Amino acid sequence: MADPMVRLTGISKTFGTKKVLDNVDLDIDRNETLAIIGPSGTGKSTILRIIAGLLAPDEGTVLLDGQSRKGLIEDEADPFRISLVFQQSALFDSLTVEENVGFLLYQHSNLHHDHIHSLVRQSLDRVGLSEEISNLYPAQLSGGMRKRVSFARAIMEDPDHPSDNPELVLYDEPTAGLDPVASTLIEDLMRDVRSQVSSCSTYVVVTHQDSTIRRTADRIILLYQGQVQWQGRVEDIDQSDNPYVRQFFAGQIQGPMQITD
Ligand SMILES: Nc1ncnc2c1ncn2[C@@H]1O[C@H](COP(=O)(O)OP(=O)(O)OP(=O)(O)O)[C@@H](O)[C@H]1O
Repeated sequence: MADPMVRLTGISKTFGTKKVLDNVDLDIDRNETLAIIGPSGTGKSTILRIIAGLLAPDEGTVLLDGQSRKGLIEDEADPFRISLVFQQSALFDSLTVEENVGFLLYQHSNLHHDHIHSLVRQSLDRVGLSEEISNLYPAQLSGGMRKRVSFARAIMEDPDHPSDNPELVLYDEPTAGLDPVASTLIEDLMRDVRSQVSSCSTYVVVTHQDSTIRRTADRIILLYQGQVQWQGRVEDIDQSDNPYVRQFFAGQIQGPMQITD
């Protein structure tokens, strides 16, 4: 069998006196879509940052395509290519939509500006935004539009260097703070770009939103107190007797999870 794209083994991380991740094992296969769920403060974003190579675990190993990652992403000569879509859209306020979406190509490629411009237009089109917003600044857009612009940036590909394109996308609460219709749009996009952009076919999404969990993930892991308490498929959610799953999806205060953060 092929190696999983990502394999975390025995990952632990402590901040101060709080053990945020406690001996977590997790595999992500190529072309899989995984949701990481659980109450606030339970280590979901910490796992994403460890997968992204932005944070080192205290213990455990991170294997990417079977290769061990020794340090952080900045130390790697040929890093595994991961694209991040943050909860806050993380756009540069002083740059226009065009400059934000084309940022990496404008900075790091030798492509002619006209070519980058047409790639930006194609990317905006894929996320349902018209070229008319290219010259606007992030502050002039709604929250949902900003998220779509950050999507457009995440799915930009360099045609001259296909090997530089991302292999894994990490979405950190992509629908947080959006109304139900804007959330549906983003969820559809996550699915749609999978089929249109090969580099977006494997992703991990951290989310609290029921619709995002059910509409964007094949598989789910539920974290609590730094450990995986349940994993299963979306279609298993409503049949599960697992008390963590039942409490989470019913939004009950009573149950094994004490919400303290
Ligand atoms: N760099 C850091 N230094 C100190 N504590 C941290 C750091 N990063 C995270 N923590 C703490 O670790 C715990 C887990 O944080 P994390 O962001 O991973 O949780 P989460 O499950 O993603 O939460 P949420 O759903 O609220 O975003 C929290 O108590 C947080 O305060």
